[in-house]
Amino acid sequence: MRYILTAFRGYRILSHSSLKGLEFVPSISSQWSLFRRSYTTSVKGDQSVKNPRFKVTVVGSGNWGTTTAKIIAENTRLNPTLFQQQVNMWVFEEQIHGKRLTEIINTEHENIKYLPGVKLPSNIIAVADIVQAVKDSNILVFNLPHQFLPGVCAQLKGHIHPQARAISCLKGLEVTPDGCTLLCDSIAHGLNIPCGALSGANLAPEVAREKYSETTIAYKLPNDHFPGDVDRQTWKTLFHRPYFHVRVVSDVAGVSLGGALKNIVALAAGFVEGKGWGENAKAAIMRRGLIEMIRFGQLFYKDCDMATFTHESAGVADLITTCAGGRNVRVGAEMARSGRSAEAVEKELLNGQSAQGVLVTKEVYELLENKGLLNEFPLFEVTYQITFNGYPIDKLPSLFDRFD
Ligand SMILES: NC(=O)c1ccc[n+]([C@@H]2O[C@H](COP(=O)([O-])OP(=O)(O)OC[C@H]3O[C@@H](n4cnc5c(N)ncnc54)[C@H](O)[C@@H]3O)[C@@H](O)[C@H]2O)c1
Ligand SMILES: O=P(O)(O)OC[C@H](O)CO
Repeated sequence: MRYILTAFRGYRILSHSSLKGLEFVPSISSQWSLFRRSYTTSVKGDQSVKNPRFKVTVVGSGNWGTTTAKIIAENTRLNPTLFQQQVNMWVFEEQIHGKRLTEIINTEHENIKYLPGVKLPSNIIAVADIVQAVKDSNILVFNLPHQFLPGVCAQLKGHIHPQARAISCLKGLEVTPDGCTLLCDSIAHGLNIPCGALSGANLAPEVAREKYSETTIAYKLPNDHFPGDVDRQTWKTLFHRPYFHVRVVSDVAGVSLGGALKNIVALAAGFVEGKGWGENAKAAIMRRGLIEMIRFGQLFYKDCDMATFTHESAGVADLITTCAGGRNVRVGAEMARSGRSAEAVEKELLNGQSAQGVLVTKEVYELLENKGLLNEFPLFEVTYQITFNGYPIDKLPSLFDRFD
């Protein structure tokens, strides 16, 4: 009986106004088959619990990687008919006080280096061998600093479940002087699997402590999707928690760009914070930054929905939270206070974590310079010049004057 009720409850969720009309709303016939499957399960024994459809691996175990593994492991426990309970988490192995980090996570259920002070569900299994970690997993959640993504994809090539589907929680871009690629597209092309994007106003230490926040997932069903394939509702069931509210949209480019570009703005917001210029100055940086984020989307991704930047957590909400309390703003502020390099400050402040804004600032600058577009992106250019060429932060307002 429980499963019959679940089936009808599922129908109500899928008909909810914010999701209505999207491609994942199942047809009456698929509702019927869901009902029939649930009914059969209830009378024949719980086969779906023994053989749930999806096995999940989180590829990455940093501050956000571990937090998303916690969210997912809570949800796989709550949805045993859909997901295998065990969630593998690939860990880039290191020794902490003479012990392997994987061993610490698996025995103490805490990632003492990258998410200290947060107990993890015991169904998270830390795995150091990346091929072993993804074995038989048909849902892959990528979550690591973007400089490591190419190496990780190279190791995974040829070892992925043939029907795997992925989501990228990374905030960055793959940029060459000629153009840029969304990280979810790099994963999709590199591994030949569909990949969406998750991004939002999500400072990991807050989410990990179950403080309320929102996020945005963008996913498009692949053309060759099959019955029982991962769809938008699957992603929502995997990530939505009472403290972590998920909205699912289809604008993969907007969601990805919001997460990547806000990191440049956060670095600049850190500069004015470190100088003690106050909240008005920070608001000016954020205003300029938002305009440039939207402009970048318009120039490089014609299908990008500009409303994503204003309406979704992955847009302006992430910009606000990042500029208030993220690692990039802390790095920028300390650079301004101490006059030291981004690299030195990152090393001192972050204990192995990464401020992605430093790398993205450089990559985006090189792209814009090569395309002759720097005049349209004064904040991005000035942030680069301060970070990499020693331009004095005090000159920041007059540098903007050049463009106004
Ligand atoms: N931390 C947050 O609050 C937060 C929130 C939302 C999104 N993000 C984004 O999520 C992504 C992952 O960030 P994070 O906070 O989990 O990572 P992090 O900054 O904590 O990075 C550390 C991770 O990198 C790994 N690492 C170090 N060297 C490596 C190597 N050579 N190869 C592979 N891995 C290596 C470490 O083992 C560790 O797991 C980033 O794109 C970030 O922008 C972070
Ligand atoms: O700590 P940051 O600056 O990497 O930002 C973390 C998240 O992206 C905020 O949403």
